[in-house]
This record gives sequence, C-alpha cells and structure tokens, in this order.
Amino acid sequence: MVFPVLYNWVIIIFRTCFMDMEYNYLPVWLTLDYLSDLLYVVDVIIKFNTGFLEHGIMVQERSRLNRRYLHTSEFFFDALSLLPTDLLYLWLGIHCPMVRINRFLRIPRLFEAFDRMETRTSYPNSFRLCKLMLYTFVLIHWNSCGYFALSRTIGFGVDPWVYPNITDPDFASELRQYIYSFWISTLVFTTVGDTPDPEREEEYLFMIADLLIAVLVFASIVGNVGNVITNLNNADNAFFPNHELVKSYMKTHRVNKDLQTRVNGWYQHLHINKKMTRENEILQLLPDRLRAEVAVSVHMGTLSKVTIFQNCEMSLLEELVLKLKPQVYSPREYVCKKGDIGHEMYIIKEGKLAVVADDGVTEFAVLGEGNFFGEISILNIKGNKSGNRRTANIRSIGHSDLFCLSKEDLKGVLTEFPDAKRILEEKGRQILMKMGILDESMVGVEEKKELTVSRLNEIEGKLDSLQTKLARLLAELESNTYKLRIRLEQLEKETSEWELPEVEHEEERGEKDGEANGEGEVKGDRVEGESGKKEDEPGPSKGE
Ligand SMILES: Nc1ncnc2c1ncn2[C@@H]1O[C@@H]2COP(=O)(O)O[C@H]2[C@H]1O
Repeated sequence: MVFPVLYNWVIIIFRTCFMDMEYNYLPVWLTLDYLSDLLYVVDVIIKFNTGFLEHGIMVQERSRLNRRYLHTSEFFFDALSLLPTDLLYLWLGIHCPMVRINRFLRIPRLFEAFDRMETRTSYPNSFRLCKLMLYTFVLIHWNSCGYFALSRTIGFGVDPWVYPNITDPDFASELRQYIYSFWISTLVFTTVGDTPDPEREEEYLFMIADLLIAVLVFASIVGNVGNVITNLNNADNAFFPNHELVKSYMKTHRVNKDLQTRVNGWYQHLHINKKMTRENEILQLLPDRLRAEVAVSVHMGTLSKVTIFQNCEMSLLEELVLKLKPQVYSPREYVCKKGDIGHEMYIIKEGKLAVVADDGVTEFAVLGEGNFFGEISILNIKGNKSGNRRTANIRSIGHSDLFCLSKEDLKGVLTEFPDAKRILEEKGRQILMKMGILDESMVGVEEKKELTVSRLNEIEGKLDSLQTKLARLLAELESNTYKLRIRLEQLEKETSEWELPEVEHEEERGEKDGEANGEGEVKGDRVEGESGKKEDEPGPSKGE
C-alpha cells in the first residue's frame, strides 16, 4: 500500500498546482490514477481476508473476518477513499485532480506499513532516518506546490518574491518551475535564509506560516537524528562494556601504561571482531524457551565440537547453553594459574591456549576450538592430590574466545547427565595420572567408601519403602476391622429379628413341657440362654 498512497499524497497536489504538468502528461496521470485505485481495491480484498488474533488464536473464519472488518472505522474510511469521485470530472472537467482528494483517507495505512517495516528491518535506525527524509520531502513538496500556486494567483514575476515570469525562457520549462519552487521551499524550511523578502500581505502570511512550520520541522529533524544517534550508542553500550569509563578510571588511578595498552587492545578486539561478552544480558528479556533456542542456534557450532557434549540430548545443550558466560582473553593472558582454587571450567569457542609450565615457556599441550579445561579442580575426582586447586597454568596464545561454566552450574547439569560426568572425570583422571598426582590407593578406599555409602543409601531406600507398605497394610487392616464390626452389628440386628418367633415357639414349648413336668422356670432359663447364645453367632443374612 506504500506506493499508491504515496503517489496520491504527492501527485494530486502537484497536478493541481503545476497545471502545465497536468495538461502535458494527462494520459500518464490517468493510467497511474486507476492503477493506484486498483491497488486500493486489492488492499480492501486483502483486509477482508486478513485473520486476527482472538485470545491468542488466529481467527480465519471468513464470516467472522468480514463481520469484524465491516464494523471497524477503518472500513468506513477505506470505503470513502474508494468513492468514484472521478465522476465529478463530468461536471468540473478532466483537469481537476482535486476531485480525488478522498484518496488521502488511506494515509494511515501508509503509516501502518512503515511501522511494520520498522519492526521487521534489520536496520531500524537507517529506516527511521529514511522515513524522516521522506516526510521532509513531502512537506517541502507540498510547500513548493503552494508557493507556485500563490505565485500564479499573484502573478508571475510581479515582485522578487513570487515565481519569475514564465514567459522568460529561463523559467518557462515545467521542470524549472518545480525545481525553483522546491529550492525556495527548501531554503525556507532549512531556515538558511537568503530568500527574497515578501512584499504583499499574502506573501507575508505565506512566509509566516512557512517559518513557523520550519521551526517545528527543524526541531523534529534535530530531535530525530539525535534519537537515532543515541539509539546507535545504546545498542553499542548494550553489546560492549563502556570503554571510555574504563579508560578514564585507569587514567585517574594511574594504572601502568603496559596494562592500559593491554586493556585497550582487548577493547579494540571486542569492537573490531564484534565479540560480545554481554550476551546473557541482551537475551534476558526473551522468554526462557526462546532464549535457549536462540542461544543454541548461535552456539551450536561450538558445543557440537566439544567431545563431552557430542552425543548429548538437546535438552542438556539447551540447559547448558544458557549458563555459559562468554569471555575474551588477550594474547599471553593467563586464564588460570596452577595452585589457584578452581571455581569454573572453560570451553574454547575460538583461539588457541597453551598448558604451560611454571617457567612460562615450556608448553605441555596446546588446546584449540572445541576443547575444554579447568574441570579437574571443580570435579572432586577421587584421589586428586591437588584437591580443588588448579593443576596447571593455562595461557591464551592469541586472542581467545571462551565460554565459562561455573562449578555450581556444571554440577547441576552433570547430576542429570551422568554420562557426561563420567567422560569428564575419566579425562581428568588420565591427566592427573600423567602428572603423577593421582593417589590410586585413595581411589580404592574412596571407591569402597562410595560403595558402602551407596549400599547404605540403597538399604535406607528399601527400608523407607517397606515402612510405607507396612503403614498402608495397617491402615487397610484397621479399615477392614471397622467394616467387619459394622457388618456384624447389622447381622446381629437382622438375626435377632428373624429368630425371635422361633424363640417364642420354643419358650411356649418349654412352658408346656414345664407345665407337664413341673419344672417350667428351669427350662425357660436354659432356652433363654440358648437363644442368647444364638444371637451372638453370625447367621446367614437375608441378602446372603
Ligand atoms: N597436560 C594437559 N593437557 C591438557 N589439559 C591439561 C593438561 N594439564 C592440565 N590441563 C587442564 O588445565 C586445567 C587447569 O585447571 P584444572 O586443574 O581445574 O584442570 C586442568 C585441566 O583441564
């Protein structure tokens, strides 16, 4: 939509004020007019088919899309901008392009397109500058059209302020008419001065309006350019540590020249090679998952070269990559010194580092891209006589780019990925053995200790689970006893109900027998006793 809107924005006024242009190039204008109208129609069709987000879900249903667009004020303005006002040509004549002024109603669409471009482009600052230049051009263009139209109304060449007489061959051509007007407007808007003084009221009014606008334009240009420059600096500050601050700090504290040169060299290397040490800060605004994906995609190349991570799952790499801190070392700078306490290990992203003897000259080994070091002192390898102290000096040969991983972060990752831990420990053990600082007897003792501890842990775990089972069984027993009791009580009630008539019968028989034998009371007691005994016995229930 940028081109048709921009075309109408610039050309309608141009054709209205520069009549010669309008008369001489009419077929061109008409073709471009209807082409732009066609694009306006296409834009409306696109809008009818553009989905929208509802509760975060893209709605594509045609009926809903139509209803939504039809109910917006945007549709109202879009429809107005497409009204066939060209029919007014029939009444006003074909040389009246102002009838198409309703096409301006689509200008918000141009701003919308610019906003989208600005968020998508990789060069937002350059884009902002170009946009500012375009707005300035359109403003000067409109002003030059106004100037030329006013000059025509007052009369060409009647005074030095207006456009010179067009009968003068030097000022007759259409191109000269436009360029001269544009030049005058540029002089006014840039407040350079040297413009002819106005002589009539209309000219004064025109100049006053122009100068007022010029002040605003000038202020906005200065402000915008200032913003762009500040943004550039902001981006730089976000990527790189503030060099000026460190420089003035070193000067104030009279840091020795050699050290200052080394620090400056380090800064230069960062800037020239675009090395960033503040990646984690820059990415921290992204959601965790997205941040991990970006970091993995940027550092995958390096991580895939590191032996311990070669066959690792993606989840390990994602977890790891967010914990890596980039560091840059200068030539001959020590990354760690023998005997220091180890707090982190390093992965080499770029550059070469040497394992050097204490004399600083003898090199035991050279490490390169994808290698890692510094793991021995942080891994607690059994039998390591140097404990948590560095076993060697590591010095950067040239500039080197490293990833630093802290002891805590490494531990956290390794507990979840024991294979990587095994490889790391094995490599460390080999180095320690080569150096003769691995106490192998300790390995046995330590291993036995570890075995006992692990068995104890196992037994503890089993005991725990047995205790849980026992508690569950006890609970089940209790609930079953309770149910049984309830059941028995129910049965007692039921049996007492259906045994009663039989008891009465026996009692009656007893009484009769008693009457006959003269010992009724004794019998009655026995029968009662028997019936009481029966009540206690569980009998078949009705249901059963
Ligand atoms: N001979 C060697 N070859 C490669 N790397 C070594 C050698 N000696 C020591 N290192 C590494 O240098 C590191 C120094 O710190 P650490 O002792 O923590 O861990 C050490 C190992 O990773």
